[in-house]
Amino acid sequence: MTEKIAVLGAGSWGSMLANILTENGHEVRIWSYNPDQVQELNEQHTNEKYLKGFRFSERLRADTDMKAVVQGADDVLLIVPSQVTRAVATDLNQVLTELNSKPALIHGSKGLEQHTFKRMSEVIEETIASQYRASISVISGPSQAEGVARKDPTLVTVASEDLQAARHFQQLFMNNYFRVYTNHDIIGVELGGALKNIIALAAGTLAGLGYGDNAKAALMTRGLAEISRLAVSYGANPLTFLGLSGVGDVIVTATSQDSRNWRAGYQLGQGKALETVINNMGMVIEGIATSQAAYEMAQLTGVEMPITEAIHAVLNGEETVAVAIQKLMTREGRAEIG
Ligand SMILES: NC(=O)C1=CN([C@@H]2O[C@H](COP(=O)(O)OP(=O)(O)OC[C@H]3O[C@@H](n4cnc5c(N)ncnc54)[C@H](O)[C@@H]3O)[C@@H](O)[C@H]2O)C=CC1
Ligand SMILES: O=C(CO)COP(=O)(O)O
Repeated sequence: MTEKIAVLGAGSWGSMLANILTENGHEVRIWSYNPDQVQELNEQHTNEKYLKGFRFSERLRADTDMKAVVQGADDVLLIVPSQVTRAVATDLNQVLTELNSKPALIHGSKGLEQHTFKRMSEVIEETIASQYRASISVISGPSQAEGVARKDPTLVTVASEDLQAARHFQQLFMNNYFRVYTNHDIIGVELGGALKNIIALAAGTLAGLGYGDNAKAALMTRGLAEISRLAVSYGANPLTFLGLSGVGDVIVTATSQDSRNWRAGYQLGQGKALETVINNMGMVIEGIATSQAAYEMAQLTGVEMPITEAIHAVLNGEETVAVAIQKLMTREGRAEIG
């Protein structure tokens, strides 16, 4: 069945997901606050700053007017950087109030709100009045936008407390290059997607320093151990971390040169200053804010997160990368499991 879908956010992932939904036969409108980007998408069918060289479906229409985009939509996908999700959801709440409409909601952002440590579904739930929303779903998993643009076979998961909602979105997104699973564990899926960005930053840093495959494997394995430990303390199912939004997303972002987090880490490893790295990227590096949130969550809960602490110290200029690695390597010996 053809649905009307509003996508809020036209960065690399928002525009890529909007294109998938359009190719799947849905009527998709995408919102961006940037008029130049809207014009480029509508006239050239490109989004060069965010997805170099990719040509979008001519059926995908963009607009700067959120109300026009959301009007008549059966579904709304929010997909902006995590630290602005609350602001965009606040505008959406206003629009839904004016339209008196209750579309199905899903988001695809991978981060935690700073200071509150809230997951994005919690931020959206808090922001949209209850009469304008039912359950909130999340789409997550190992899915670099650039890989989807090349039609690499890509597998993701949609999580929701409401499995019917998850199945609804599974059907909307599925096609022969984009396969979608469902998962009931929204806490684990959202925390997996957010916290793996810390491991991706660290993996890029090791590569930038010239370290090799042993270091990469060590970091990915022990990184997964600590992010799942924190997530389980917040109610996640540990098995989720063996799945697409756990080990799957750690593999892609900690090894892919398409990953913004990996690329940021790589430049840090090569000795560039954090500010320079952020300015050069021009796209969101979620791991920076999320490592701060995870560091504070670990302090609060007493969960041991040595890699997160190390990344936090490096990003805050408290330690050099070399000192942080030495500290990690010379920690007291301990049992691997338990
Ligand atoms: N790029 C990718 O391959 C993937 C990204 N994600 C996640 O998707 C989320 C969005 O990421 P990207 O699309 O990559 O980001 P991006 O950096 O490519 O684009 C972000 C978009 O948000 C817009 N934006 C920024 N501040 C805004 C504000 N205050 N109000 C409204 N719009 C604003 C920008 O104009 C831009 O269009 C992130 O949480 C990311 O972790 C998830 C999977 C894959
Ligand atoms: O989450 C992603 C792929 O699954 C995208 O990661 P980056 O934001 O590091 O590019």
